[in-house]
Amino acid sequence: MNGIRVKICGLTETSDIPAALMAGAAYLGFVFFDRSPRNLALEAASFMAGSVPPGPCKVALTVDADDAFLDRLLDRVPLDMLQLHGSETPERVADIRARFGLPVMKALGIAGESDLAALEEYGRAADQILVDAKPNPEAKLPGGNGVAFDWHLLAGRRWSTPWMLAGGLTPENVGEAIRLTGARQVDVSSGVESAPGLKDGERIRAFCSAAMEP
Ligand SMILES: O=C(O)c1ccccc1N[C@@H]1O[C@H](COP(=O)(O)O)[C@@H](O)[C@H]1O
Repeated sequence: MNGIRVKICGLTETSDIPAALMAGAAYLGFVFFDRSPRNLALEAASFMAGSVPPGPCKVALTVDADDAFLDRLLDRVPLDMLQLHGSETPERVADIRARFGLPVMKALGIAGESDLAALEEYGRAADQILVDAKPNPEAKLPGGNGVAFDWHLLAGRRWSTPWMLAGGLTPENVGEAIRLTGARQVDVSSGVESAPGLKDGERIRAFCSAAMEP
């Protein structure tokens, strides 16, 4: 074991939870975004998150959610962290963190060198940064598209805020992604699916072992 922490995002079936936990995932991600094939209703999410034993971090992924939605979400679903995957400003990130009392992970899209400055800026407002690929302008979703960015952009860089690597990771490429970027945490959604929104237990297991026992 190398201490790498894995997040499996976009769980949609109750059976995904034991599959992710038995594979060793440290974070379980639940998506609340209408356009996503992984979107969960609050009732289903409440049941699924309620079935998670103490230990793993239960993360809610939202996209430019307003306070009323976050109030309803946190009233009904037992959660440990909010992942903000829209165009939230640093001020909005700080406001959500203060208002809702949960750690916040802000997702940032990277396509080139010039996108890296935002990591410093948002690192002052968020508890963690999720470093993801910038979506193509035609993409229907702001994330979860199975697209990677050039990992060399992160080589040799250090940030004081904890961060997690995401975007197009798979059981086949996660070892190389960790080697090139120095990531200590990785996040995957579509790379461990058999179809959009359907997690594959065998690919979850393969991903976790490729990340944690290279
Ligand atoms: O997974 C989704 O449906 C999703 C929807 C809206 C925003 C983000 C979404 N997923 C996140 O995107 C990254 C990368 O996903 P992938 O592994 O490339 O499929 C990951 O952080 C997911 O949490």
